[in-house]
Amino acid sequence: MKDGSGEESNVAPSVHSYSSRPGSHRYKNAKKGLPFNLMLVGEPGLGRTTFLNTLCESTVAQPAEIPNPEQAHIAEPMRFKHYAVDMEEDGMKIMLNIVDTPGFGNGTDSETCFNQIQEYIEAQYDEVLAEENRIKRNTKFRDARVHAVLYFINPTGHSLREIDIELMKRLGNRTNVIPIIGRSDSLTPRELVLFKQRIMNDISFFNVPIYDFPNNEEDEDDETAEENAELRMMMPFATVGCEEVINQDGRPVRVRTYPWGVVQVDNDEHSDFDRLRYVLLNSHIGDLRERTQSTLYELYRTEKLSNGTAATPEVTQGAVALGMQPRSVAV
Ligand SMILES: Nc1nc2c(ncn2[C@@H]2O[C@H](COP(=O)(O)OP(=O)(O)OP(=O)(O)O)[C@@H](O)[C@H]2O)c(=O)[nH]1
Repeated sequence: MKDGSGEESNVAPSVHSYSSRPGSHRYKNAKKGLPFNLMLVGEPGLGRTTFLNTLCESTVAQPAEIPNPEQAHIAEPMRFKHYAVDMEEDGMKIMLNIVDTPGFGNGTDSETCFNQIQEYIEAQYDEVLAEENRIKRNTKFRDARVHAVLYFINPTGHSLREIDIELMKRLGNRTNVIPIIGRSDSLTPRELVLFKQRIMNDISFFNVPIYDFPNNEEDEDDETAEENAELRMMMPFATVGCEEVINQDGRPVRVRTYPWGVVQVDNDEHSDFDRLRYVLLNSHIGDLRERTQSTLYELYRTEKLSNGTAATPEVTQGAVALGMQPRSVAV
C-alpha cells in the first residue's frame, strides 16, 4: 500500500470469489497487473473512507480526525489524496489507484471544487496527449487517467440536489460517473426503492450523462446482456461500508452492527456493495478503461486539437496540419 508517494505496496487478496458470475476472468492474462484509476467524490461523512477500506479489504485510509471544538468551524479546503493498492481479484492482478477528495462541499463554494476536480481529470488527459506527441517515449510514463468517478449521494430519501446534478453533468463528459448512495442502511428497503427511482428520474430529466452499462445486443451473449440490463436497473448502487468482521457459522462476515441486528455488507439482500465491487474490479473494468480511452479521451483530444490548445501545441498542430494522427498510449 502507498499513499501517493508510490513507495510501498501490499497485495490485498480478495475474500470474494466471482468465478461463477458472468464476465469474470475477462482480463486474467494481464501479467503486471491491470491499472485501474478510481476517484471518490462526495461530501464529508457519506462514508467515502469506509468504502475505500471496504473495497480494498484492509485499512488503507484512516478516517478524518475530528477537529477540536475551537477549530471545528474552520472548513478545510478540498484536496486530492492518493492511495495505491495492488489487488488480486479472482486470479487477475489489478493496480488500483484511488484518488479521494476530502473537503469536497465542505464550506468552500462548490464551483471551486467542481473546477478543481475537472481540472484534475483534464490534466491527466493532457499528460497522455503530451506523451503521445513526444518524439522519444518515456518508458516510465504512468497513465493516471481517471477510469471512473464514484459520486456519493446523501441518503436523504428525497431527490437529487442541484450540487449533485451540476457536478455529475460537469464530469459526465470527461469520465465514467457512477452515482452511489452512501450509508444506504439509513433508509428502509421501501425508502431505498423510491429514492433510487427519484434519482434516476432526475438523471433522465436533467440529461445527466452517467455511465451506462453496455447495451450492444449484437456483440453480447444473452447472459452478458441480461447482466447489463440488471445492473442498469440497480443504479444508483446503494452501498454500506464495513464496520467490523464477525464470525458467523465459522466464516468471517463483514457487517455493521445495530441494537436490532446486523447489516451484511456483502449480502446482496442488504446492500449493492458486492455487485458494485464486482462491476469495478471484475466484469466492467475493461469497459470502463476502454470507454475512457476510446470515447472520453478521444473527445477531449479532439476538442483540444480543434481549439489549438493541446499540451504540446507546436508538435500537435504541425502533426494535424500534415494529416498525422498522434500515436496512442495504451490503456
Ligand atoms: N450507517 C452507516 N454509517 C457509515 C457507513 N459508512 C461509514 N459510516 C460512518 O459514517 C461516519 C463517516 O464515515 P467516513 O468513512 O469517515 O466518511 P467520509 O465520507 O470519508 O468523511 P470524511 O472523512 O469526513 O470526508 C463514520 O462514523 C462511519 O463509521 C455506512 O455504510 N452506514
